[in-house]
Amino acid sequence: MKGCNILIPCGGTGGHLFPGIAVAEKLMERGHKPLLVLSEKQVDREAIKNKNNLDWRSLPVVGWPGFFSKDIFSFSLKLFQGYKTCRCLFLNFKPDLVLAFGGFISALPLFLGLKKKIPLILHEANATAGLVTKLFSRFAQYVLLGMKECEIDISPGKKIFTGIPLRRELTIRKSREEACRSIGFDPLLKTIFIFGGSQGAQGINRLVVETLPYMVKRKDQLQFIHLTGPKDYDECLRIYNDLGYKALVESFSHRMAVYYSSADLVISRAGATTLTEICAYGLPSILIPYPYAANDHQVKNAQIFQKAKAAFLFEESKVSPELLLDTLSQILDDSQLAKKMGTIAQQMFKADSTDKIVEIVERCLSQRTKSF
Ligand SMILES: CC(=O)N[C@H]1[C@@H](OP(=O)(O)OP(=O)(O)OC[C@H]2O[C@@H](n3ccc(=O)[nH]c3=O)[C@H](O)[C@@H]2O)O[C@H](CO)[C@@H](O)[C@@H]1O
Repeated sequence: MKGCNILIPCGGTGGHLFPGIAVAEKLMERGHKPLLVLSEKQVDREAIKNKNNLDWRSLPVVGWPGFFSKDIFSFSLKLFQGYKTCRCLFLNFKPDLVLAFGGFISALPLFLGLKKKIPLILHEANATAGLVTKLFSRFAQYVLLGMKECEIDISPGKKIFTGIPLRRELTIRKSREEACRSIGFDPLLKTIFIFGGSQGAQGINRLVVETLPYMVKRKDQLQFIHLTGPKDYDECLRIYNDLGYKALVESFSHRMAVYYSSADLVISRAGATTLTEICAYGLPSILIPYPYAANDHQVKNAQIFQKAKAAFLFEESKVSPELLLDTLSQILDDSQLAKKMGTIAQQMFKADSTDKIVEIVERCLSQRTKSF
């Protein structure tokens, strides 16, 4: 089964995009023609920037603003424009299958795929199914789960736990020492890696910079990698510099592999793809879920890690600089604890996720061919 056209809506946020890219690259290797569907957001441009091998189109749609929002008019207009763009895309590309990674960008391609009676496969990354997964799951051939704890009301034969694909760049490892040296860090110091998902997290940035003054006594033992997102970059950089910390501060980075390899501890949100990467690198973590995520799905993602004892979980509204300092000192000062947390995380990693998804896509395509 080769040479099939596979439409992959996966835009809107890094947590959908990077797994979509990983599967698209594998499908290309297998002789298929994947086409990614992205949103017009800056994060999509950033993520696809170095991927000249991949074909993509964007749709001018935005997320659902809620019935009483002032943005409902512009939402409807964009939905209409998006529908026209997506119809052209179907006419030109003629997909044999739609593999959707969720989020608002997936809705129109799935709707048109359903209308054209082509097979649909959904991938749900989170512990709680999102709106698009709930809406389209009963029409899909398969619903692939990033986390086996995800409860979704469809026939058991349709749902398959595949885990979340890790993008290729992150499968290329360096030793901790080599990674530290490559970014000018000292391998003998502890590295704290802080980021808030693909778009940064102001809540985490604020908490960390409020904690820094309490840590100055340990300044000579620590080094920081902090990916701030666009809004807080200048302020965060200034505070690290003013307090004299060794820190690498960036708004967004494509060097995640080297940063994970250098890290002794991660402080982050609890997006599903971030969690997969923490597992792949076997790292202990402190998770501070995004408090406004739909259906609180980040809290549910993080609870799986907390329950397994792979991570500490704090609600953003309840965590103080003192508590953060206390917890990170506990992890950094107790190498047994850090190692145990990292090992548990590593055991939760599903390394064959990309292959498994490609296998299911091909199975679905061959079933379709046979039924014609
Ligand atoms: C607010 C919200 O609803 N966020 C959702 C979104 O998060 P988000 O897009 O933040 O997704 P994740 O946290 O899961 O993944 C972030 C991705 O961005 C990458 N990265 C990050 C920073 C950087 O500078 N460079 C970089 O490459 C990370 O390596 C990772 O691959 O999608 C996830 C997957 O459905 C969900 O679980 C999250 O809840």
